[in-house]
Amino acid sequence: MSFAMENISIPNKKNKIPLLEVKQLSLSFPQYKKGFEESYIQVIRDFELTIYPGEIVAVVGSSGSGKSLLADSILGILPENAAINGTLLFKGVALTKNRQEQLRGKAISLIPQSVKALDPLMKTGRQVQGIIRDKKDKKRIQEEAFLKLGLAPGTGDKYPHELSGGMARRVLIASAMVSEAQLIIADEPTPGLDELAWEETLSNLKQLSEGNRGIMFITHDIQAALKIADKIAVFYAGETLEIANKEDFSGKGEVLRHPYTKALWLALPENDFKVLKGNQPESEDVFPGCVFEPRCPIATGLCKTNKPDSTMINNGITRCFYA
Ligand SMILES: Nc1ncnc2c1ncn2[C@@H]1O[C@H](COP(=O)(O)OP(=O)(O)OP(=O)(O)O)[C@@H](O)[C@H]1O
Ligand code: NI
Repeated sequence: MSFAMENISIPNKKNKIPLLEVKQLSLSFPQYKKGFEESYIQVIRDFELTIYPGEIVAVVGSSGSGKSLLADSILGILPENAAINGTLLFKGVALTKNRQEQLRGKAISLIPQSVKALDPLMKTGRQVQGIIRDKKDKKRIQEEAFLKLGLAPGTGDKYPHELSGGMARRVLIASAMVSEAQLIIADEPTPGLDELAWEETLSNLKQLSEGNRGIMFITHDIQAALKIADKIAVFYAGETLEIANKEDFSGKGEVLRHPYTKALWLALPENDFKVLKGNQPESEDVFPGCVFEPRCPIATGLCKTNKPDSTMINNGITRCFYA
């Protein structure tokens, strides 16, 4: 374990207390092999992230990189057998199990990956009203939120199965909008949407960040991240390889700090469409060196044997010996 990250956070909002700070978060699961010998598979390693009020921070990573488990770690809804290490702070105060329980669904709210999270037996309007604290104005607040999100009047009188997938997703976003949440974690809110629905969902998320809310936007879609996020954390095999500012993604990616981030950027259709060969390692694979070394165009012997610490360069963070 290294402590290099301890005092590093991107100082762009100097005088504000961060909403969320994640420091050196590691997560593993016990795995039983033949002969009852216990071992662990590590799914998140030394993860760090800071979110300030009013900020949208995207966590971008491919399938299986550990994004949903990261969300579950913050919410305190990990499976029983998960072993978690590191520091989680909400508004500067430790997020203990008790505090997570108190804040979950209130100050910290999740927009779940699946619209199945809606109650199939309750009209959508009532579901959203159930979240509103104000006793008198529930109906008005719910209707205003639906209107703001482009849901036609009367949508609140429908059951989830009467709505399209896109509408159901907007109901989930409305739930976050009417809540007292200060931090919203949106887990893959744009999967399989057509262009129009994709644009709409992103602008809805942007609306959510108004009023000084912080948003953690979990996605595998770097284009979606670039459209609305202020900062982008690039997640790979359970590690943050880079935290970059939106502006760093330009040109041929000269300002980007990590070869993987550059590869993601250059793979976009508007750039070179250059696809990076190979796959992300499985969580069972143990690496003494950099997790990206097997696919890295600039790796050397050092990268095979040593793990690079996080370093801060140009107001961003990276984990590469050659940044
Ligand atoms: N309870 C568990 N026990 C052991 N391993 C697990 C457990 N839950 C998840 N994993 C493993 O942890 C890794 C990360 O899973 P996670 O669901 O967080 O990925 P993700 O980035 O959200 O993927 P996706 O984009 O597909 O939603 C995967 O390799 C998964 O197999
Ligand atoms: Ni996921």
